[in-house]
Amino acid sequence: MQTVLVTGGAGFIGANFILLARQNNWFNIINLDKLTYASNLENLAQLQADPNYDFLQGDIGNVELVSDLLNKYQPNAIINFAAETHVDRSIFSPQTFIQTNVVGTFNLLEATRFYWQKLSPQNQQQFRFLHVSTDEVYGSLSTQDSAFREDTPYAPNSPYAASKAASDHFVRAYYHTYGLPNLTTNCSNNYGPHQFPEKLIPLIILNAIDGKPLPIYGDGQNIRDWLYVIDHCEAIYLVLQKGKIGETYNIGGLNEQTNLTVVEKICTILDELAPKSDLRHSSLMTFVPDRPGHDRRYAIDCDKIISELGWQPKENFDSGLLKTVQWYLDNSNWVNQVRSGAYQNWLKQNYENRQAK
Ligand SMILES: Cc1cn([C@H]2C[C@H](O)[C@@H](COP(=O)(O)OP(=O)(O)O[C@H]3O[C@H](C)C(=O)[C@H](O)[C@H]3O)O2)c(=O)[nH]c1=O
Repeated sequence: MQTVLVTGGAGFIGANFILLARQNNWFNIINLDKLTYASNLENLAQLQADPNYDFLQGDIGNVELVSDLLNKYQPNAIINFAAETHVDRSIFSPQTFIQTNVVGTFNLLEATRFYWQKLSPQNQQQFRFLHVSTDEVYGSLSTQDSAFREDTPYAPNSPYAASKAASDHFVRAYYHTYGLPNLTTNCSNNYGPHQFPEKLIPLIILNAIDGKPLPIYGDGQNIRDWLYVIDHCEAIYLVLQKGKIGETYNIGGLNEQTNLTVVEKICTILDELAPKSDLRHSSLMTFVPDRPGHDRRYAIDCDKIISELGWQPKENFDSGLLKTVQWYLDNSNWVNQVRSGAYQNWLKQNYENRQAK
């Protein structure tokens, strides 16, 4: 079985990918994660006894650490999920985004290049570096514009989007300059279990459960294309297996919704699953000042991945949202841990155990 180094595997998309990969026995996995505020090893607690999974705490920006790890585990592929991802945070504190997304990806590419150049010609040919990126690199659309294609020019608007765009360019340059066998995926907005409650969907679900205001930026008419995280993970697997080296694949949910509609749908689900005697959840909706430079609409043209690789998003938005709301209702321990210092203690105990193993 092949070995894959997954970076950022304790975060939302990375953890869902690792769980799916181990469930299906796709490959052995080494998970390298810095364990920032948004990662959570609890996401992967069920893999603690799995002999084909290992976790290491560390930064993709640490070339020495990554080089040692690559030499030790000799992976056949790397999937780079590690990133700072929250647009609002990037507006207030862009430095971390430059450090992790730009410098971190660059250092990871350097360590990978040194490792790859020493492989046998056959292993060099089979090796893959898959970089997970975002549709935000393409900028913002109006309602009349056609969806982003792989050849849409980059026009990032937020510091987050600019940092991901820079990382995509480095990945591209490493293929063209050194021949490193790279693939890049640009996805739309993900949703599903284990998402850190700073992003729209989990934030709205948890605020609504707690009876807190549901903040809607601006007029609530911004449009996002919502992709169920498991559909995204299946697409990544397919791109890794069958994607053409040096190319980019857009991955979207084919499911455009205004933010207002998303929030209303969550409220309707919660009125059914967790009714409040004194109010309907929609009465908590609160319009707040807009995000600076707020992109109006993202939409993805998925023709390339559909026609070349035969992928399709399977999850219907209403059923995916229902499953997601149910997951947050069923996992109050996870929610409390994420919100409190208890998670930090859990992390310390479990990480010490992992080191001793
Ligand atoms: C947190 C929050 C958000 N919003 C609005 C702002 C956006 O129009 C939409 C979704 O916001 P969110 O921050 O969840 O996601 P985006 O800014 O679209 O970016 C996300 O999708 C791309 C693909 C990534 O690559 C990002 O990593 C990911 O964070 O809801 C609100 O109206 N209220 C809120 O409280």
